[in-house]
Amino acid sequence: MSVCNKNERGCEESLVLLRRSLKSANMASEGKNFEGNVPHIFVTLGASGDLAKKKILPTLWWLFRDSLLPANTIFYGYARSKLTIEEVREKCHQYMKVKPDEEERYEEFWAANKYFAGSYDKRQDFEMLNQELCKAEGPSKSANRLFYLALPPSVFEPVTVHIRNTCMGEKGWTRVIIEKPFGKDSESSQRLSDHLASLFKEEQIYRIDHYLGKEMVQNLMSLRFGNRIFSPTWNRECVACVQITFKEPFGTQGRGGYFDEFGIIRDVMQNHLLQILCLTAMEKPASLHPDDIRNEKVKVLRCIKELGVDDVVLGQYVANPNGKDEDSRLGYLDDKTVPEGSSTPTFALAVLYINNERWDGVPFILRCGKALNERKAEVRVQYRDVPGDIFNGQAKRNEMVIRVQPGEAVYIKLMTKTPGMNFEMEETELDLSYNSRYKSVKMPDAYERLILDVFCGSQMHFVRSDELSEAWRIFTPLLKQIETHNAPSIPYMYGSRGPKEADEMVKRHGFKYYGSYKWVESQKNHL
Ligand SMILES: NC(=O)C1=CN([C@@H]2O[C@H](COP(=O)(O)OP(=O)(O)OC[C@H]3O[C@@H](n4cnc5c(N)ncnc54)[C@H](OP(=O)(O)O)[C@@H]3O)[C@@H](O)[C@H]2O)C=CC1
Ligand SMILES: O=C1O[C@H](COP(=O)(O)O)[C@@H](O)[C@H](O)[C@H]1O
Repeated sequence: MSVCNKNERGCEESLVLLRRSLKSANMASEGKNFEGNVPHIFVTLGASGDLAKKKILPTLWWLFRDSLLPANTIFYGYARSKLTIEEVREKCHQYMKVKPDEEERYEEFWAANKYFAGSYDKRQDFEMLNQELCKAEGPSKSANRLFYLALPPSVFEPVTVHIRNTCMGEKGWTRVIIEKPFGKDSESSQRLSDHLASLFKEEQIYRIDHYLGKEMVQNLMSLRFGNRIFSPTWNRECVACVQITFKEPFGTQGRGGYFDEFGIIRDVMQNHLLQILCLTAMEKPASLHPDDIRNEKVKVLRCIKELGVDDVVLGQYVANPNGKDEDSRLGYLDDKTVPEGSSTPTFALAVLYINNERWDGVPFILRCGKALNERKAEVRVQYRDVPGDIFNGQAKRNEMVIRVQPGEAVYIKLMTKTPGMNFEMEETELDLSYNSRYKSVKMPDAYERLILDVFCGSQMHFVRSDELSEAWRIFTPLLKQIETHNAPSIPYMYGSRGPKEADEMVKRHGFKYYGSYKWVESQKNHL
């Protein structure tokens, strides 16, 4: 995110543009009004927890600071711990990124915050919360209510029942935001979906996949459907393979207990990477209406067969004895919160095929891992070899890379004549790097966009229940095989690119890596 000094004119302008575009995008897509003058109450359930302090409260502050929320919004925190609002403030302060000239606004934000302690399983506590909310909204009873479940899945069920029975807005609407994990497999996910469907309408449920709030993930539709040049080649005739990658350069960092229950497939692949696959592969929707988009995503998923162990390479990181820091000198199994001898994968590569007219035979390779050599998330579309070669095999394949992070960029790797007197060829790129092209634009965080979308009533970037059920259909048999047979994970060194078997698998499925492409050093300085 670019640093924004509010006194800089360029930055102020970009904020105004951001405000306008976020609001108009939401209005245009569903024809709903941004209800700027209606009172809103945002309740964070689990306000004492990690997600709330690191993500949700900071996001609410940034939206409030930038005047992106309805003017009359009140924030409630709810959790079991008996805290004062000052204590909540203290806990999250280090994540709020308050600049010196924002102090006054920051005080206004906290003046609009309240905290209420209560259990997750007692109706009576929610009734008392409701009394508080009613008091805050006054006699008009017209406030819209948003409930964010920043909670462990074990309490989703009682909490949603109590919200439904005691805390629904009287005249205004009520929306519920939930975070993954949305179950652990088809069965548990279906149970949760049925439970939620028995309480709320689908348009009241906002399932967050924060990757759908990232700039370049949202850009996939604009790039594909707002340009003439890509669509004629976006198919099996021209594309050799598509790789969607997520890499993190750190391990579980003491979160191993949580991670071990899920593993990298549930943590990243079944949700973030599969959502990106859908946006990369889907047909053009009839309109920008969220249901038209989600209908197309579901169609893609329905064309993908269930995965089995032969379609994947699994890995688990081990200590790097020469690692620079303490974290890298610890393997996954050295994390004290990880059960002894666990074979849970921290790296996975899966090859999926979409059995439809556009993509038949084209491998979609999903790769994700922790404790790898770099932080990176990208979509890499590799084109086929040029037919009828007249350059004696010099031409390397084109690639279109949509880099989600770090440093948003779209670049196309292509061949050009080496400038000068000779007639050689070389690899180069057409490069749209955001940090040089859009210098003064303030890029909102994924959560900022998504939470604002909930205020606006736009479900375009949220996961619908049928998408979720298709996603679990694809991965559940694989997860069951891994768990029943305790499928081994190949050890890979902390800080490496993952197991070499993954590269071999990618090669077998037709991806060509040349190792000859050079990114010009001076351009790197823009990163
Ligand atoms: N606008 C910008 O900022 C631009 C930046 N660049 C930078 O230039 C650098 C090189 O570009 P890039 O597109 O990665 O091109 P490369 O040709 O270097 O890499 C292409 C792909 O091959 C993978 N790869 C690397 N080593 C191997 C291997 N031994 N076997 C199989 N696959 C391998 C890479 O990453 P992986 O390790 O994930 O498998 C990547 O998926 C990158 O750092 C990129 O960010 C380039 C163009 C524009
Ligand atoms: O959902 C998750 O995502 C994060 C990575 O998110 P990013 O926005 O920082 O790329 C990952 O670390 C975490 O394990 C996973 O649960």
